[in-house]
Amino acid sequence: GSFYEQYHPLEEIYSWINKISHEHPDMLEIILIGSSFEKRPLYVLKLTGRRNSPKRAMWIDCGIHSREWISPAFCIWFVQNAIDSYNKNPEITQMLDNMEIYVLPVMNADGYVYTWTTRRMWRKNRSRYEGNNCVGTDLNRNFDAGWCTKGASHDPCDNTYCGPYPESEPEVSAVAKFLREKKDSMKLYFTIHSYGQMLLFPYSYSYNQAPNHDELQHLADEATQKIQRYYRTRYSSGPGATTIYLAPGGSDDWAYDLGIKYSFTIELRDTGRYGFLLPPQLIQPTCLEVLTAIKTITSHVIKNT
Ligand SMILES: Nc1ncc(C[C@H](C[SeH])C(=O)O)cc1Cl
Ligand SMILES: [Zn+2]
Ligand SMILES: [Zn+2]
Ligand SMILES: [Zn+2]
Repeated sequence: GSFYEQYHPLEEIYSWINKISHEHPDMLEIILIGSSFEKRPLYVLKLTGRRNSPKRAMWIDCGIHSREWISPAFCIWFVQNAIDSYNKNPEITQMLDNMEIYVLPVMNADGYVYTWTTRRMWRKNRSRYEGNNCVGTDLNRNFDAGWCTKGASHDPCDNTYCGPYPESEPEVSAVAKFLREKKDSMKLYFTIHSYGQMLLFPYSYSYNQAPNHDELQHLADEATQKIQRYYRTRYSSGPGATTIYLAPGGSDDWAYDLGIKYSFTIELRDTGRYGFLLPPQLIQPTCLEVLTAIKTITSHVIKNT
């Protein structure tokens, strides 16, 4: 199948980032936002239409957890699809003409390489701290949002190790710094994970409802109903704490408390048959159904901000 129906090692993703940006300099710009613990570059693709400069921005990050290979595959597919659909699909055209879209294809670069070279089921990054017997921090427990309360671990050997302090991880501090700088124009945050087929929104660090809980629930229901109608796939929707589990330090909660009032974690396919080892043939159908959800949410945000 095509490039977009296969999983790729990090080097190939970097080459793709370079290639597609050079092919579409009018719509894509590469931004280096920082580097990983092992000094690999963290590239963000800034995707815009060719018309007026939009006043709003949205963010999509992929690959926070390295074993969730479908996640970077989605970010890559999304960028290519958006470029191909611009001026052809009305919803994509509206999206690009109203939003600057910042896409981070592989946030956990070191972990991703490690899943290709050493351990396929690795989740965390590859940071090492003096005196710690184990390697890696869970980047989705390292954000400064209820940091290291119930649902994360202070044990460096745990898969939910929160790190020595909030934003200790270079990958997290790079993303947090970038989003803080853009917080006035940033209206919508997506972080892409697998697996479980869920559309989650704040909070995960507490059972308290977010101030705009009803609006977020309405949006998430609208989006998952669209997926069900067009693709027959079932995605659940709700606050993280009650829909998946109580867990602190996540990027969506942090983005929400920063002021990005539309903040979602999307758990892609499947529900356990293949789990993190989703076959490449399922990349395309997964991306198509999730794009429907993203279009629904984005058009609502454009109308309401
Ligand atoms: N704020 C959050 N939002 C979503 C999740 C679920 C993901 C699923 Se892989 C995780 O465990 O990090 C976890 C947290 Cl802490
Ligand atoms: Zn390849
Ligand atoms: Zn994850
Ligand atoms: Zn709506």
